Amino acid sequence: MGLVLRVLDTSFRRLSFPALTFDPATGVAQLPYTLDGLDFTETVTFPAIDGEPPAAFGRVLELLHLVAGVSYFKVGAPPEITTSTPLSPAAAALLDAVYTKGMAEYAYRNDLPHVLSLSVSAPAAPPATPVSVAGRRPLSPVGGGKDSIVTLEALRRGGLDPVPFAVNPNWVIQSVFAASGLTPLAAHRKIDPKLFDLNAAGALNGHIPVTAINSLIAVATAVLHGLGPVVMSNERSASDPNLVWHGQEINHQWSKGVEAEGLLREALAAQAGLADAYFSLLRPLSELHIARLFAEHTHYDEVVTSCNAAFKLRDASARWCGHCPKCRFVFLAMAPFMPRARLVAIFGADLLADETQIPGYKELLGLDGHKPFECVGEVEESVVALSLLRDRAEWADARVVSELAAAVPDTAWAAAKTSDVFVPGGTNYVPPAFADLV
Ligand SMILES: CC(=O)N[C@H]1[C@@H](OP(=O)(O)OP(=O)(O)OC[C@H]2O[C@@H](n3ccc(=O)[nH]c3=O)[C@H](O)[C@@H]2O)O[C@H](CO)[C@@H](O)[C@@H]1O[C@H](C)C(=O)N[C@@H](C)C(=O)N[C@@H](CCC(=O)O)C(=O)O
Ligand SMILES: Nc1ncnc2c1ncn2[C@@H]1O[C@H](COP(=O)(O)OP(=O)(O)OP(=O)(O)O)[C@@H](O)[C@H]1O
Repeated sequence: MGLVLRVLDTSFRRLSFPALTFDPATGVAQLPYTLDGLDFTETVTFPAIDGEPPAAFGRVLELLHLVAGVSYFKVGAPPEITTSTPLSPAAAALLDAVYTKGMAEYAYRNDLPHVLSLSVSAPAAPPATPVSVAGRRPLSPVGGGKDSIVTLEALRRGGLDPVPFAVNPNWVIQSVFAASGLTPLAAHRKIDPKLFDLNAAGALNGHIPVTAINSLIAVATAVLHGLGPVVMSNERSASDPNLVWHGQEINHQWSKGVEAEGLLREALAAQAGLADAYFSLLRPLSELHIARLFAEHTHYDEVVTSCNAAFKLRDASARWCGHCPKCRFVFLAMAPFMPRARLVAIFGADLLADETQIPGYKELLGLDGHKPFECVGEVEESVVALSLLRDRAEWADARVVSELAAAVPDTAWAAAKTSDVFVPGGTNYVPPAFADLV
């Protein structure tokens, strides 16, 4: 209780990073943090190897240590973040962005505008000479949802022999691994339990850029195991903000976006000498386009789960919770591309027959509020999906479809007609050898 009272009563000044340790025999990395006098340690266990890790592994681990500090930073939002790890300019740029743009939703929800202009202070290091990892087997992170299944299957179809990977795979991810028939790798991440006690007692809390953390754990694992690029499944719309606050974009999915991808690639090249070691195969595609590609793969129907509630550390839902923005969006996005009975079997419920879902769908269609703080596609994608459904006989009795169709204005239907949601586009870092896979 003493610790909790201290946290709630204190204005914190500084987050710092005592030296990390790594034991190659066990694969265990200990990542320590100090928030003024308050100490935390996060533990990441990598799939072990025989022998010593390559030098680049240590460099990636240093980046992971600094990035994963966001979970402890958010207890106090100190104005100073200081490390003695020398950073190349590209790594420093990544860190600044992670603690500002990656923490922007947290800043907005807790009304902490100073977070938007923080900077990480570190000694300077010269950039390393990058070496390509091209030609090695790709490591493909699996999140349990439709997107990473599409990537895994595209890599397999292209003859690239992917290795599926996850951090803390829960039973959903393990079932996807099993359905793929491929042999996976996994890493385990343990947040310092003190953090949960502080959260329970009312310490400052909020969203963190978790994809940046999972990505660095994936890259470190790939380096450790002599594998090739980490191939992510982050879509085009992940880059679009939810709202603007104090003149800055607030994006729930910032570390899934293309800016974070570019910064991470640059940091890996300059800090660890890893060129083209990380990219998202699905970056040029909309969520709707990915849903259409997913519909081709029926053998994941009993396991695929995109609902975030299934991934909570405590009290996770079994599969789709059926009442969050992500469930609503994915149901609508898949509906045009598969028979209704198949969709209802995947979700265990018919969301478009349930009138209580109408207010939530109105948000997704831009008829109410702002884009929800969730991993959902753009308003235009929802309107296009609805436009594909509204005249289908199979959905004629679905009250949600007819009510929403009546509420959407003519201007939105007109825009949907000329929409480019099925045309790949936007900035992406997909290397030429992978460009034709999706
Ligand atoms: C599963 C989920 O959506 N969790 C978000 C939720 O947290 P909640 O308390 O309901 O459950 P837990 O995830 O179990 O977290 C318990 C506490 O631990 C903190 N924490 C967790 C992971 C971590 O790396 N560091 C942490 O400090 C967490 O803050 C809780 O206090 O609400 C939280 C507050 O908004 C979110 O931060 C939780 O989000 C997780 C970190 C998470 O994994 N979320 C992904 C499903 C997610 O949101 N992905 C985004 C991409 C975001 C990105 O930029 O990478 C997406 O797919 O759109
Ligand atoms: N536990 C995890 N370990 C490693 N990578 C993960 C994990 N969870 C998600 N990812 C990766 O992070 C990225 C974003 O995750 P996201 O949840 O959007 O993808 P998904 O589960 O494949 O699909 P969906 O959007 O349908 O949920 C993807 O590349 C995914 O593979």
